[in-house]
Amino acid sequence: MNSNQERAYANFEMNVCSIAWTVHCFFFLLSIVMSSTGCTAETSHREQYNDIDCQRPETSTNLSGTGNQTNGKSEDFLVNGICSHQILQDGAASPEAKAVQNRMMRKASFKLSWWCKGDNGDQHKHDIVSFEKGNITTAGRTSKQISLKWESNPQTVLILTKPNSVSVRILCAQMVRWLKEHQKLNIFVEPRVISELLAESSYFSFVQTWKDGEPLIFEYPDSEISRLHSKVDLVVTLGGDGTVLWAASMFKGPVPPIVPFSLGSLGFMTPFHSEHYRDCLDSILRGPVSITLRHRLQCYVIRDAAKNEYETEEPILVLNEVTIDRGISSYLTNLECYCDNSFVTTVQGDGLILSTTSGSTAYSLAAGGSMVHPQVPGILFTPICPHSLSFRPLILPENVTVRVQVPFNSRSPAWASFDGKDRKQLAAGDALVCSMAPWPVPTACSADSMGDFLRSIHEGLHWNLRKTQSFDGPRES
Ligand SMILES: NC(=O)c1ccc[n+]([C@@H]2O[C@H](COP(=O)([O-])OP(=O)(O)OC[C@H]3O[C@@H](n4cnc5c(N)ncnc54)[C@H](O)[C@@H]3O)[C@@H](O)[C@H]2O)c1
Ligand SMILES: Nc1ncnc2c1ncn2[C@@H]1O[C@H](COP(=O)(O)OP(=O)(O)OP(=O)(O)O)[C@@H](O)[C@H]1O
Repeated sequence: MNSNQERAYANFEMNVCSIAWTVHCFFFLLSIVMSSTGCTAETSHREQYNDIDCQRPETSTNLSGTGNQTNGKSEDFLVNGICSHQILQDGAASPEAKAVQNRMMRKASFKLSWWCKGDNGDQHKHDIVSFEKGNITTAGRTSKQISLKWESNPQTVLILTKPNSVSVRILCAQMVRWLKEHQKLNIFVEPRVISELLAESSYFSFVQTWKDGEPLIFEYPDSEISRLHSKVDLVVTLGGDGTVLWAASMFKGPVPPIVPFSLGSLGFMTPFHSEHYRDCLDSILRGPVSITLRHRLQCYVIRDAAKNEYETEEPILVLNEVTIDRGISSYLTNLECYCDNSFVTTVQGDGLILSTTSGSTAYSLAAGGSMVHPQVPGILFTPICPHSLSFRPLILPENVTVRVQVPFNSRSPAWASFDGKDRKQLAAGDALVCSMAPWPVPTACSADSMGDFLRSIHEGLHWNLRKTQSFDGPRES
């Protein structure tokens, strides 16, 4: 496990609220001092809040741009501390919904541990290499089943649904009702969904959402939605793999545990059956929950015009893959690839897929890459239709940084797309830099991580399905 991932795991265990309270007290005193000197403490107060709350990677921290988001909220903030800060707008402005929002909502804390028969489950084991007497041995390995144990009760659930599906809409309404009445949970949905629910019945006015038309998280990292993770204990997805990708893309930093229900055609990342949603959710809310920690890649587009490598656009996180291809051009793509500054190869063909192991069963598989268990850390380097007989796919270790450069003499631009979306043009001289992200996506398992993976390749792909050879016939004597 690399140090970034360790940090991510550690953040899961952090009790944000207690730190918030300390910071709150500090800034309360500071605000008194500053107000006496004519300064406004609000800005610095808010900056500190963002630092703690978002736990952003350094590259995405641009706190001065939050500007007028503080308007009218600082008072609320001072009274209730960080966890009660009203980071989301009230979509259904009913008194009950307001009361829920204003209530002190603490995020449920939980603990993640490696599970192994006979082990002390609380221990965090890492690969331990021993060199005793010159014999090199590996004493412990990280890729064990991870178990999540709630330390306090989850209070807030975000339900994300595939659009334009009647069955999903019906299930969503049933699930919201059940979670409210039987589990007493606060519920968030997307602005589109709240309109659907309210069109059905005013009963759903307790459901919360955020401002409609909120800009995409990729473009505005400091927008309200980018702090959703500090509010939500659990995310439920109703749809297919695309809905899980959608859910992951909403969280640019830490991701709450995701419970994916299958209502799509394929379900590699959606192990839960919607017919049993009550039992599934009941057991998950009680815990412990087996988790697959899915690695993500962080991608930076570096423009030729940039004066240095750090002058880039915001990182884009992908759960499946980033694809660099020829787009609508009919020319061969020409991409120079480097791994930690060592030249790897030039891709001449339709393009290149840099995939996570979760994405290994998606586009990378279709392009001839191996299927890899999602918890194996690494980056799949899979060419798309290479015009060379010897270009086999690679799997690179987790610690590398891959740079894909469009040569200055390229005949045409290349196009990057992220989990099959958000295409960006890469002109000659532009590059895409990609490495493992510090924020994995924890998805709940139906059985366990291995069982779910095998089930998905058997049921989803009919992997290695062949009639068993009959008993009769010639035998070895
Ligand atoms: N030739 C191909 O196989 C091809 C081409 C383009 C995109 N894709 C994949 O589609 C993904 C986007 O998915 P979407 O649902 O938003 O778009 P979509 O609606 O176009 O569906 C793509 C299909 O890929 C499946 N899929 C997605 N993630 C998967 C995973 N991790 N393992 C196995 N199957 C998976 C989905 O279930 C769906 O059936 C991209 O990330 C890319 O991997 C595949
Ligand atoms: N909440 C959402 N808002 C907007 N778009 C979404 C949302 N959820 C899913 N999508 C998009 O809708 C498309 C289809 O979603 P999804 O993959 O879940 O359904 P499916 O095609 O029925 O299932 P499968 O992927 O298993 O074939 C995807 O492109 C996905 O990105």
